[in-house]
Amino acid sequence: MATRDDVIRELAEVPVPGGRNLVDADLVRALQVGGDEVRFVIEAPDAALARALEPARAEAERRLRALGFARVGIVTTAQAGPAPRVTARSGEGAAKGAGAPPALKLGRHPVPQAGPQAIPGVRHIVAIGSGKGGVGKSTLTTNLAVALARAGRRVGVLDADIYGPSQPRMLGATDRPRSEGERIIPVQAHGVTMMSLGLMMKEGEAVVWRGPMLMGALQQMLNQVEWGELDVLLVDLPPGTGDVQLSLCQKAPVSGAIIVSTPQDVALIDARRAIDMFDKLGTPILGLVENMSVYVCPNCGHEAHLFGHGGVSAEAAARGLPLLGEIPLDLSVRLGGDAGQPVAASEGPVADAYARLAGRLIGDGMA
Ligand SMILES: Nc1ncnc2c1ncn2[C@@H]1O[C@H](COP(=O)(O)OP(=O)(O)OP(=O)(O)O)[C@@H](O)[C@H]1O
Repeated sequence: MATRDDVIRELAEVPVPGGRNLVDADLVRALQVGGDEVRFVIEAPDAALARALEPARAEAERRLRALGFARVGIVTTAQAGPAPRVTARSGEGAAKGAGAPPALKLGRHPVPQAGPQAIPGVRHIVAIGSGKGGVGKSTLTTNLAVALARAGRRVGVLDADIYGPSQPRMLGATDRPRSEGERIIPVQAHGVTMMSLGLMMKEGEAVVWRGPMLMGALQQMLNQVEWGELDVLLVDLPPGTGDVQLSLCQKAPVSGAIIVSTPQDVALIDARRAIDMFDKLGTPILGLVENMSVYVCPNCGHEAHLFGHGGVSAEAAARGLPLLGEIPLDLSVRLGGDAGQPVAASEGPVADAYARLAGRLIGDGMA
């Protein structure tokens, strides 16, 4: 069976625009070779180059199959826009009694590891993804976690949304994580164990994330945090199909992914991309959730579908995937998120919708 070196030699034969090859141009990331399977990421600096690299991706796939690999997974990613700057925001992690945050060595390259590494004590890892930003993925993660905790499950949230870590605010977590030697002790809020990259940065510190740094930081969040015994760890992913998604699925045994979308066509187009990415990475899709599904006027009870209706359930049906839940558009969701009092911790129809979703996951044996 071909080795990692054989793969690299083969990829060095694949030309890319500009006259170099995939290896010399340093476009190959997260290469994994095992048995009859090879996977890696072609990381393009922007979307235009990502498109221009399609012939190279196809050629690489052809060559690797010819080498004898039955399963070849190659995903091309592009940084969306300029390299994102991540700045710890005031209020998040700038909390009471805050000392220096535990030393997360940002920029540290990932420690090579053979493949997905289980987190001791964590039964399931469920990724919460979306194609498009702003569809309510973080809000869903928070409220689902709280609903699961209310149902008696031991639940953790890993906020890996590096472009806008919002779990500390949404969960109203004001404590900072502590460090004990090499271990990082996460924070607790509403019965949920939570750790966020946002909590690891000093206030005002600007960090330009690059692919290998991200992978290193994520690996530390997964393996260095004292998660304890958890039925499920929900991972709040950044929007899109980038490095974090890929790293997570390659570094951790992800049980499955939940895709959040609004019924709007434009959100659905991006949701399809997210579904395709998880498919390519071999991560099972547990199902879709329609967020901002229906707006019920609090005065007259009239139901309005501001973002359309039924789009997500139609998409789920077309893909043969379950529709796991529908969460209404409700002011209480936003107010609860802004105040750090998740609506799922209260009573009412919206909390019931999150509870149903939690029940569904528990019923499916995922939490
Ligand atoms: N069901 C809902 N009803 C009302 N407001 C909602 C609902 N879901 C989310 N929101 C609000 O929409 C905004 C975006 O939500 P959120 O930050 O969770 O999205 P996101 O997909 O995680 O965004 P990003 O990917 O950019 O971080 C927030 O202000 C949130 O309070």
